[in-house]
Amino acid sequence: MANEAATQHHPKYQAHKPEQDAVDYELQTYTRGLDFERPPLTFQASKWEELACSRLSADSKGYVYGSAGVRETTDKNRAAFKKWSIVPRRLVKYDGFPDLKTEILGEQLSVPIAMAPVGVLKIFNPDGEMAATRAAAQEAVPYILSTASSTSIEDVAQANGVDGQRWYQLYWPSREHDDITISLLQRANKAGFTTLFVTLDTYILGWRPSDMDNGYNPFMRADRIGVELGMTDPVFRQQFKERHGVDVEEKMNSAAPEWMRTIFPGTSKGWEDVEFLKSHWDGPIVLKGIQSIVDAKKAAEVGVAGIVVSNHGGRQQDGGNSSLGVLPHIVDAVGDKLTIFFDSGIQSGADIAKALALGADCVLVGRPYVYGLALGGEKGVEHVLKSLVGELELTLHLAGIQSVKKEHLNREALVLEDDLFNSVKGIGLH
Ligand SMILES: Cc1cc2nc3c(=O)[nH]c(=O)nc-3n(C[C@H](O)[C@H](O)[C@H](O)COP(=O)(O)O)c2cc1C
Ligand SMILES: O=C(O)C(=O)c1ccccc1
Repeated sequence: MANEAATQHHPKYQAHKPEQDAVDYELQTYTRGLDFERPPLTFQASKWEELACSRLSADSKGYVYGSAGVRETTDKNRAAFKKWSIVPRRLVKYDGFPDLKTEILGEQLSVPIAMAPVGVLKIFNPDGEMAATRAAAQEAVPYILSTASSTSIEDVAQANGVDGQRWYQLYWPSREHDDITISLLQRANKAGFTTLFVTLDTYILGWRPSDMDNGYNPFMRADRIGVELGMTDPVFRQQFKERHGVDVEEKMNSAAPEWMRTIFPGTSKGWEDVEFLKSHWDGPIVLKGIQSIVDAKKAAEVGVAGIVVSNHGGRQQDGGNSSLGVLPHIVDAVGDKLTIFFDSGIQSGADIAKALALGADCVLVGRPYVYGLALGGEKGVEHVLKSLVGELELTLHLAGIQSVKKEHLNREALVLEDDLFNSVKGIGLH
C-alpha cells in the first residue's frame, strides 16, 4: 500500500526512444529504481529463461528451450562466455558515455545488436512477430524476419514501420523451386527488408529430443503457425491450386507440410548456388551458420557481404564447438573482408561486450527476446532489449571503454580466466 502511494508521486517509467542518446538512456535505467516503479519484468537476465519456461506450455517450452541431442553444444556456448573475463582499465578519461553507434552494411545502427530470426513466434504469444517487430522498432534494433514466421512479410513490414530497420532471413527452397525463392525475395525487397540472411545450417531440422518426446511440430498445424509466408505467397498458392484444384485454406493439412518440405528440402545447396541468390537480391547477403575457418574463407571467396558465426543456439547439431570459441579464429581469417555477425549463447550485456571484443561487428540475440515475448508480449521484448543495451553500455563504461569501435573495444579488454591461474610464477611442482 505504501509503495502504491509512493509510485503515484513519481513519474511513470518512460520507454526508451530511439532518438534518445546514450546519456539519457543510462541515466534512465539507473534512476528508474529510485522512482519505486516496478519494471514490467525482472532485470535479472539469468531469470528470464526460468520464468518464461514456467509459464509456457510444455510444447512451447520444449521448443524454445530445447536443444539438439544432450545439449552439449548449447552448454558449450554458455561455458565459452565464462572463459573470457573483461579486464577493466582505470583513469580512462573521456567525455560522456560510451558510444554504441555503429555502421553495418551501409546502415547506421544505434547499437550493434539485432534480433535473431526466430520462427513460429505465435506459439509464445498470440501477437507473435507483430509484437516482436514493434518492440524492435521502438528500441531502434534491426528485426530479422524468419521464413518460418507466423505473420506475413507484408504485415511485419507494416508493423515495423517506416523508421524500422528490417532484414530478411531465408530458408532456401530447393533449386527446383527457384520461382518460389524469387517470389520470397521480391516480396521482402518490396517490403523494405534491406539485408538478406541465408541460413545454411537448417536444410533439415536437428535431432531435438524435447520436441520428439512431446510429438510436437509447431508448423504442421492448421492454424498457419510457421507457414504463413508460404500461405501468403502468390507463387506457392498458384502452384498448390494447380496440384490440388483448391486454395491452400481448403486443404491446410496438405498445404502446411508441402510448404515445410519446400523450405526444408532435406539436402544442402553448394557454394556455387550462392550466385543465384546474388543475382536475385538487390542488397547485401549474409550467410548464417558458419562455424569453420574454411567455410568463412569460402564465404569471402563467393563474394557475400558477411557471415553469422552461429551454431543456431545449439539447436541443430549437438557435439559441436562453442560459437564464441571459434569467433576470434574466424575474425582473424576473414574479419578484414566480411562483416562478422555473431550469435549463440548471449544472455547479457556483458556477453555482448565479450563477443564484440573478440571481433564481432554486430550480435544477434535469440532466446532472450523470445522469453521476453512469452513473459510480456511487446513490452516484454522491449524490456529485454533495453536491459541488454543498458548493461552493455554500463559494462563498457565501467571498463573504461569509450565506444564499440575496434580501436576502443578489442581483445585487449579480455583475458582468458584460466590463464590467470596457469601462469602464476613460483606455483607448481618443483
Ligand atoms: C524458437 C527458435 C526459433 C528459431 N527459428 C529460427 C529461424 O526461423 N531461422 C533462423 O535462421 N534461426 C532460427 N533460430 C536460431 C536463431 O536465429 C539464433 O541463431 C539462435 O537462437 C541464437 O542462439 P541464442 O538463442 O542462444 O541467442 C531459432 C531459435 C529459436 C530459439
Ligand atoms: O527451431 C528452429 O531453430 C528453427 O530454425 C525453425 C525451423 C522451422 C520453423 C521454425 C523455427
